[in-house]
Amino acid sequence: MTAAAGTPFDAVLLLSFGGPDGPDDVRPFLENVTRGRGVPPERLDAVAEHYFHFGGVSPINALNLDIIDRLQAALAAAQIDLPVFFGNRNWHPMVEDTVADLYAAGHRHVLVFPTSAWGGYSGCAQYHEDIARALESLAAATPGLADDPITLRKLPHYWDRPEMTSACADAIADARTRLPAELRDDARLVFTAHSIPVSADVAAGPPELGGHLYSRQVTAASKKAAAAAGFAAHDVVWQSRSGPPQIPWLEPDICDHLEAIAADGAAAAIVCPIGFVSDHLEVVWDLDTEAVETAGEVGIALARAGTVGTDDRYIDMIVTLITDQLEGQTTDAAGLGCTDNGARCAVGCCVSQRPSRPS
Ligand SMILES: CC1=C(CCC(=O)O)c2cc3nc(cc4[nH]c(cc5[nH]c(cc1n2)c(C)c5CCC(=O)O)c(CCC(=O)O)c4C)C(CCC(=O)O)=C3C
Ligand SMILES: [Fe+2]
Repeated sequence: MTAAAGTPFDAVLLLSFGGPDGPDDVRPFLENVTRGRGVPPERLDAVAEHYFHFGGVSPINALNLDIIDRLQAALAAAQIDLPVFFGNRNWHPMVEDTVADLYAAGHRHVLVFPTSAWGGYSGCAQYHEDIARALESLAAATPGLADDPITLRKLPHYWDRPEMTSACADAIADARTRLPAELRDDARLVFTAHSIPVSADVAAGPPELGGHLYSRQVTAASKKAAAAAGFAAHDVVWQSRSGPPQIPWLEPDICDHLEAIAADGAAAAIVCPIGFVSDHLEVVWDLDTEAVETAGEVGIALARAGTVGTDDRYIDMIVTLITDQLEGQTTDAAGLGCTDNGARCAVGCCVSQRPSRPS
């Protein structure tokens, strides 16, 4: 259901992935992430080790709290009086608890800002599922909910916003200055995003284009950022795959790609983690540790570009998404990924076609 134009939104919820805050959290966190997803136990053991390498603490929660602080300040500066709450899919504060808090505090029209810029199941639909689950939990605890309902509206995909492109281009330019001067001109520009199963990539997106919404968005965002940074050529690769080896995921993998370009004569690469908004574990381990190691082995100088979440343009973009809604933008006009209360997106977004029976 679409709320009426001019809905008086009264709070913002930053909805994220979550990550462990200490060693005892690592296992239960990973169990939350992978429940029912067929991730092999060996992979879980390996990923647990990555977290233990950092004392069992993911950087993601602190980074999200920093985004919230800066967003709260930017809203105040724009004279927008909305409190910003924090909730996660996989670790505390869990979205179910935060939505209960929002409701108890009297909020009834909440804008949900997801820390994923993308479409597809992992980037969009799963955030809708989080919202729906939190509402189910609230309904179970709140007998009168139907008479005094709450609306949670997820904001749209934002990978293509100009603030994202310019922040990313500047991060690439900054990374380039960290390469040895004689290697800067010929450095390869390599964009990377989280790999997903090919079947998941096919399952979400415009049916006439055969799905592939997520990989098309990553490819298009990379093209924009490369052009803005003044690069004539670039590559798009994937990282952090986790399924069993016999199931195809998006390829090539970043480390295989570094080997391939080294064999091709490349001496330097700028690696831009365009798929993520902050330097969380997939960035500080899979890139700053593993990819850096591979680059060393194959003799390539590597500079990793920063993520956009620390750039104030990211905060400005969130304020714009919020302002558009305060001015009465409808879910349809907002763009792909924007629905109320966990409703599924339009055909061409998180699904490539409707099932033949209504669900
Ligand atoms: C598209 C995408 C994004 C970007 C969009 C978004 O940002 O939402 C993303 C972000 C993230 N992924 C993260 C961590 C993990 N992802 C896993 C597993 C998976 N990710 C997948 C996809 C994505 N993931 C998929 C298809 C799986 C397979 C299992 C499943 O279908 O669910 C696993 C399980 C172990 C493993 O197999 O690696 C972990 C620990 C963290 C937090 C890092 C921290 O703690 O700092 C973040 C931000
Ligand atoms: Fe979607």
